[in-house]
Amino acid sequence: MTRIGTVVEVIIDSPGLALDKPFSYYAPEHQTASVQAGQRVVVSFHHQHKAGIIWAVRPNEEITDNMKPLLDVVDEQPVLTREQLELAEWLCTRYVCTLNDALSAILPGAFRVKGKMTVRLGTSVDVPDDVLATPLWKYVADHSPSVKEVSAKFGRTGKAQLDAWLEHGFLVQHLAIQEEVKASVKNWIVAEKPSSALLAAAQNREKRARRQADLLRQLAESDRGEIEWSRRVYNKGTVAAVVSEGLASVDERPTSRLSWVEVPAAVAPVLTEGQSRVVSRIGMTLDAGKHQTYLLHGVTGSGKTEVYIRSIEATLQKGKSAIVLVPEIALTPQMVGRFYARFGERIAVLHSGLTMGERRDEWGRILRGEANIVIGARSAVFAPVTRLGLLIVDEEHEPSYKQEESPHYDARDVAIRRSETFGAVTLFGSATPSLQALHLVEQGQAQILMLPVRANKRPLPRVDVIDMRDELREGNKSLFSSRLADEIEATVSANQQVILFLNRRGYAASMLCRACGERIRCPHCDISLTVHRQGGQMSLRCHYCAYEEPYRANCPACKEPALRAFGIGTEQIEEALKEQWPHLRVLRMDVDTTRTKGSLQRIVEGFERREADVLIGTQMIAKGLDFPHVRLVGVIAADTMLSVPDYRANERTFQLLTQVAGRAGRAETDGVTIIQTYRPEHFAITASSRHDFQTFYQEERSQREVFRYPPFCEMAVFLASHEDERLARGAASRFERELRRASLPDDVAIIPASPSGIQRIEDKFRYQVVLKYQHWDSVRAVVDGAFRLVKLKMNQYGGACRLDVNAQRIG
Ligand SMILES: Nc1ncnc2c1ncn2[C@@H]1O[C@H](COP(=O)(O)OP(=O)(O)OP(=O)(O)O)[C@@H](O)[C@H]1O
Ligand SMILES: [Zn+2]
Ligand SMILES: [Zn+2]
Repeated sequence: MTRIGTVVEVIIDSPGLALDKPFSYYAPEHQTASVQAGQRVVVSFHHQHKAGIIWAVRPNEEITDNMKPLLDVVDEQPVLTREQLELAEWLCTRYVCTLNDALSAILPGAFRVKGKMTVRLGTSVDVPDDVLATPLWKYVADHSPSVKEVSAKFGRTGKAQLDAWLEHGFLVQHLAIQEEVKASVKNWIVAEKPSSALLAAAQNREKRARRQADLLRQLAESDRGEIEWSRRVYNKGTVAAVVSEGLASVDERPTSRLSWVEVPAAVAPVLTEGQSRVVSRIGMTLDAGKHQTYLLHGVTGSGKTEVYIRSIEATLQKGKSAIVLVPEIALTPQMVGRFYARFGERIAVLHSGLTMGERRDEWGRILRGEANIVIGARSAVFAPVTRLGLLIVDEEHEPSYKQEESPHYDARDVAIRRSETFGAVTLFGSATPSLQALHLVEQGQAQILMLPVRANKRPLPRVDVIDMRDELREGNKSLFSSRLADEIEATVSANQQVILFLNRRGYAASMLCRACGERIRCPHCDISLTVHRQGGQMSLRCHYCAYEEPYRANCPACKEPALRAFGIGTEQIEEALKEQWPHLRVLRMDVDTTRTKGSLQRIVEGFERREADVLIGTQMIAKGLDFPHVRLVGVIAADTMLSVPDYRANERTFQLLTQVAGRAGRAETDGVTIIQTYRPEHFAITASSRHDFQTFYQEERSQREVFRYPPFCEMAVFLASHEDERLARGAASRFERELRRASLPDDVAIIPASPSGIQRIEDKFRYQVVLKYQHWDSVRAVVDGAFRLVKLKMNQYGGACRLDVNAQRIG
C-alpha cells in the first residue's frame, strides 16, 4: 500500500564520497507542517544515528515502504538560509568537494549535533520492587545510558536484563540529541497590563511584598514595557507571584555570549576629497541596487577603513546588511573597536578566536537580523545575512583568503558569487592589489577606485635600499647595516618607535655542517629543521610536524664539531639587538610568541602604549596595524621572501615590503624605511622603494603572461600522499592518465606527475599533477570524474588525495 506524505531530502553529516548525495526520509505526521530546508535533523542510517541537514522538502510525495522517518528535527527555525544551501551546491561544482564538506564550511562547527539512543525509565507500567532495588535500575535512572554503555558496565547479563525490561515496558528507548553547544538565552519580564495598572498593583503590595512592588514599578517605568530578568535582583518566587496574577509574563530570548569591550562612540571625521569621491561612487551603485565589483587601490594610511564605514552606513540606510572580511591576524580588538565605535551592537563578529558558544550565538544574531554588519575572517563570507547589500574584502591581496583544506574555496570568489546573487556591491580594498584583482579590472569585471595620498596628507615614507654586500666588504658582520644601526639609535633617542621586519621565525633556518656539508633534516619530513633558542636553550624543530630534538654540537654524519646555523630568524634579531643595545625594550611578534589566546593583543597593546622601543615581527606586523609613533621600519633581509620557490614570490615581496614600509610615519613624523638586501637591483625591491606600483605591476604581469601563470590561466593542483612512495606516485600518474585520455580543450596544459615541493611530510610521500586551463567549465567534468575515481581507490589503500581548484600555489 502506498502512502502520500512529505518527503525530506537529507545531507548526512559524514565525510567520504560514498554518502555524497541527499537521502530520502519521510516527515512524521506531526512534523509535516514544520519541516524546512536548512534545519538540522537526526536520522537513522545503516543502524546508526546520524545528524544531517534538510536539503529539500517535497510535500505530497509517495512514501515507499523502505523509506524511514526523520527521528528528530533539532531546530524550530532553519540554521541555514535557502541562499546558503544554493551556495553550498555552487561550492561543490566550483571546488570539487562533497555537499557535506560544503555545508561544514558554511555552518560553524558549533552547530554540530549527535543523536544518541538511550534508555530511560518508562512511565506507564508499574515496576516490581525487586527491580527497583537493583544497581542496574539505579544506574539507568541516574544516567539514561546507551545500551552500549550498559553492556560495558554490566556485561552480558546486564544487557539481557535490560532487553527484558524494555520488553515489559519498564524502560523505554529515547533519542537524545547532543548539541555541541546550545544557544544561550536570557529571560525577559514583559508587562501584560498598562503602566497604570502595574503602578496600582505596586502600591497595593508596598507593605507586604516589597520586591514584587519594586519589580512592578520598574516594569511600569521601562521604555518598552519589558526588563531583562536578572536573578540577582528578582528571585523566582517574586517573578512567579507577579506572573500568576497576569500582570507580567516571562519571555525566553536568544542572546550572545560574546561581550563587547566598551568603546566610546566616535564621531565621523570629515572625509578627504578622495574619500568622498570614492564613497559617493559606491553610494550611487548601492542606490542602483545592481551587482558591481570595485577594487579600491588606496596607499597605506589613505583611510580605506573610513570609506568602508561610510559605505556601510549607506548600505544600512537601504535596509540591507554588510559583511567585512579582514585577514584573521588583523582582526584585533582595536580593529573591531573602530567599527564598534560607529555602529555599536549592530555588528557581529565571526573568527576563530571565538569560543564555540560565542560563534553559535553570533550566527544566531545575524540569522535573526539583530546584527546587520558582520566583521570576520575568511569564513565570515558565509555569514547568514538575508539582505546582503555590500561585501567588503579588506587587504584583498592576502593569500589567507584561500582556504588550504577542502573545500579549497577562495573567499574572494565566494564574495563575488554571493554579491551577484543579492545584487550587492563587492568592494576589494588594498594598498597593494593582487594581480588577480587587477586582472578583473582589465577584463572589465571590476572597476578601480583610487586613493593616491594619505588621509593626513603626509608623504609616504622615504625608502632606502642597503646593499648588504657593501657592508660585508666594509667588515660589518652584524645583522644591522651601519645605516640601519644609526637610524635605530636616532629614532629611539627622539623617543619614537622602530619596527624590524623579517619573514622567518625561529633562530635560524637550518643547521649545516661546515666539514661535510650535511644539513640536519627532519626524520619524518623532507625539510631542514629550524633552529630555535628559548631561554638560552637551543633546539631543532620541524615546522611541518611536531618533531623536535635538542641541539648537539657534533655533526650526526661526520661527528665533527662543525655545525653552524644558517639563515637568520626573528629570535636571532632579538638576541643581536639586545647584545648591541642592552637598554632597548624589545617585543617580538611571530607565530611562536602569539600562540596563546590574548598574547597577540597584549603585544599590540604594549607597543601601542610605548612599553617597547622596538617591535620585531614576521608578516604578522605588516597588516593593517596603525601605530602613530613608529618612525623607522627596518627590513632585515628582503631576500628571504624572494628566494621562496613560488611563482608569487615577487608579488609577495613587493606587497610585504610596501605594507611594512607603510607602518612608518603614519601620524607624528615623517617615516623612514630601510630595506637590507643582497639583491638591490631586483625590480620588486626597487619598485617598492619608489612606491612605484605601476612599474612593478607591468613587469610582473608580463612575466606571468609569458610563463602562463595566474591570472593568465587558472590552475588545479592534484596531490596524492601515502607512506608508500610507489602508491603516491601511482595515484598521481593515474590521475594524469585519466586527464590525458579525455578530450580536453587545446588550451589545457598538464604538467606531468612529479614529487611535490616538499616531497615527504609526516612520513607520507607527496606527488602532484598540475593542470592549467582557461575556463573551469571546460575541464570540470573530466577533472571531477578523474579525482573521484583516484581518490576512492587511494582511500581504500589508506592514502589521501586532494584537489585544489583555482590554486594559488603549487606544492
Ligand atoms: N577623513 C579623515 N580625516 C582625518 N583622519 C583620517 C581620515 N580618514 C582616515 N583617517 C585616519 O588616517 C589613518 C589611516 O587610516 P586607515 O587605517 O583607514 O588607512 P588604510 O588605508 O586602511 O591603511 P593601511 O592599508 O595601511 O592599513 C587612521 O589613523 C585614520 O583614523
Ligand atoms: Zn658533518
Ligand atoms: Zn617533520
